[in-house]
Amino acid sequence: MPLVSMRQLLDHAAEHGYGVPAFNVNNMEQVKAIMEAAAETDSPVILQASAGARKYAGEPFLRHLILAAAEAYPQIPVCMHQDHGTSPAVNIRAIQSAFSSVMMDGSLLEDGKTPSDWDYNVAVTRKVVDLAHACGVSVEGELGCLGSLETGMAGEEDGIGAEGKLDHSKLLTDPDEAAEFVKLTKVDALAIAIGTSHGAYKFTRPPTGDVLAISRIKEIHARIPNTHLVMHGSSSVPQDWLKIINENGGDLGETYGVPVAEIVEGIKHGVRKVNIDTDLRMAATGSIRKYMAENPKKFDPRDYLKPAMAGMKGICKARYEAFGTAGNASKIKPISLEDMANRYAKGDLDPKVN
Ligand SMILES: O=C(COP(=O)(O)O)[C@@H](O)[C@H](O)[C@H](O)COP(=O)(O)O
Repeated sequence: MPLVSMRQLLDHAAEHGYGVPAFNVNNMEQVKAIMEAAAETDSPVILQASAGARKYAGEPFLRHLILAAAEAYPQIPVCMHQDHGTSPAVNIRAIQSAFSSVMMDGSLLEDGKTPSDWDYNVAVTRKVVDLAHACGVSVEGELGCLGSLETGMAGEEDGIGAEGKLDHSKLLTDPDEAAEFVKLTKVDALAIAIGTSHGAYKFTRPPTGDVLAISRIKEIHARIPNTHLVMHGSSSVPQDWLKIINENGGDLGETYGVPVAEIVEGIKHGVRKVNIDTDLRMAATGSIRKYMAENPKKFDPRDYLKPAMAGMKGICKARYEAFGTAGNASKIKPISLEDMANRYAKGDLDPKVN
């Protein structure tokens, strides 16, 4: 099957009331684990590559790994998505190298750290939308900065994210601004800030509504009903994997993620794409630490990467099932990017704004 656009996958998800996890990929083991889980659950797939992944693996390896996934699992629709493109140039290069979906993260300046202003975000996002839609490629934008409502600290990570303390107006996406932003940019999907952040240290206690604003999703969805909402920083930080890591020489301390039940609540109110990276990192690390501790004489990487793949696959299957993604791959007939470009040109995919 050819690569499909994110817009096609998320329109199908919206029509049938489910969400699609978007897993970050950097290497063959992650790609295989995700694809095996998708094949076993009949789930459509979004594989996304971050700036960090580009630095680690390089664009040709990422592209060929994702193309290999599409070739090896021809029954599964696969979207190849650029995660957090920090400039139009990054996204244009991604389109040139066959990505079927891109993210223009204009909430930050090109350094990926400094919060931008409204005019900058609208201008760069609109520029990418015009170019991408002409190629049938979908675009995710971002409004608001990821960060903790508990501490006010921005979601600084090694890859991408603002730094320092931000006020609540930056850490929570405003529904009126979301409507205006979508009207001006025509993005297909919008990443919103509701108190989540990248990485393993999201919450110091199981989150409640004051630090994880799921209610905000409902307000935003009411204003932009056919723009797909995206939850970044949506790993659940599984407590069983945390325990395995800490029991086998790790030291992650006490920390909590976004409960799967809260994501499912978000899916009921317009969340269609759910970004997950940390959970797979934790499953891989826990599996490898445990294997190494129990098998001190082993040295073939295939021996410890096999349990790592099994651990990651377990997380992927659980998310495909919980988000309702399972059972939908076989119902999706791919629409070519050329056809998508024609639909954009005719205005068939324009956003509705209330
Ligand atoms: O939201 C994301 C992951 O959330 P998570 O940490 O799994 O809760 C992704 O969009 C991040 O962009 C990704 O994890 C960043 O990865 P690197 O830049 O470190 O590769």
